[in-house]
Amino acid sequence: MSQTPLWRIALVVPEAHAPAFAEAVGDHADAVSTFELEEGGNWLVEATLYGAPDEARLQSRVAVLAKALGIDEPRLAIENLPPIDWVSHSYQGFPPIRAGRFFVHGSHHEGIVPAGSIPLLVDAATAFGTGEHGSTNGCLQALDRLSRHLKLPRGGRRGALDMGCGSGILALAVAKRWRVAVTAVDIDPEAVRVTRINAALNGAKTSIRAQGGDGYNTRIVGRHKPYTLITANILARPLSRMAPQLRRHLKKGGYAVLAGLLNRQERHVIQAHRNQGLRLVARIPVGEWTTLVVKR
Ligand SMILES: C[S@@+](CC[C@H](N)C(=O)[O-])C[C@H]1O[C@@H](n2cnc3c(N)ncnc32)[C@H](O)[C@@H]1O
Repeated sequence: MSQTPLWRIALVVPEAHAPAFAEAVGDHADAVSTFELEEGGNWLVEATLYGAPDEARLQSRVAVLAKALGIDEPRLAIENLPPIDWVSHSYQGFPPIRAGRFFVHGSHHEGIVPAGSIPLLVDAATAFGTGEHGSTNGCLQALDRLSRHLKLPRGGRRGALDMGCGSGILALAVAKRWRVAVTAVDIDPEAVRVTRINAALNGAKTSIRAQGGDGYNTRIVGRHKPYTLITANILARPLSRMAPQLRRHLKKGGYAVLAGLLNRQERHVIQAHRNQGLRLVARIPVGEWTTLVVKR
């Protein structure tokens, strides 16, 4: 059995200090994310890395930073995550991808789906979205985390909207994780076609309603607003431009998962959403891409 020696590092700090600790811990990890735990209160800084961390150096880095900021040293949790038996997964073509509890695989995958995971069968074909891209991966991680506390209304289509659905991967993730109906929209008719195929492949034909259209002007989008959850993996500029419309389509207390922006573009996108009264509650960088979660 081949083992994936994946480690998790976590610590809880006040909101104002989360970026500094994320940077410090990130220097010792392969990926780092920050999540709001309480409104205006503590944030979780969570990092993962392959191979055991140098605990002494990490501890000392955190201690030095806490001292410099004049706060108590946060408790550092370091754990080795359960190994995955990848050998038992036979696959060709693009390998299965894990993002949070989601396990994304193509129809060529004949191996085992890991216990406890949520399988998403995606044959992307001619539309974007197999889960391997940092932006999609970050969105899936965000959805997994949101699903721990966010309830979506059952019945009707007011629960969730996937703007720029591509292969339909995010709509599928929401439909399967929450068991709700999802409205999915894409400006590209080919993406709409692929989303419908993927919905059928996953037994979600009746839960996902895919339609062609340009952003929030699409008729079906307006018909079912406001939404409790909106996913939009588009690009930094359209995201910023659409921020006022996003706000109008998002229910009070609802969340939006935004992606398609490079790390260096995040400040601009955050500001565009802050201007609409939408609060940043998580940021998940994956490689050069960042996923943001905002709350109305
Ligand atoms: C980066 S892909 C994301 C696909 C998938 N949601 C994912 O997360 O992997 C962006 C998608 O947004 C679509 N798109 C771009 N501008 C749009 C607009 N104004 N309205 C609707 N869809 C749009 C593109 O056609 C493309 O399929």
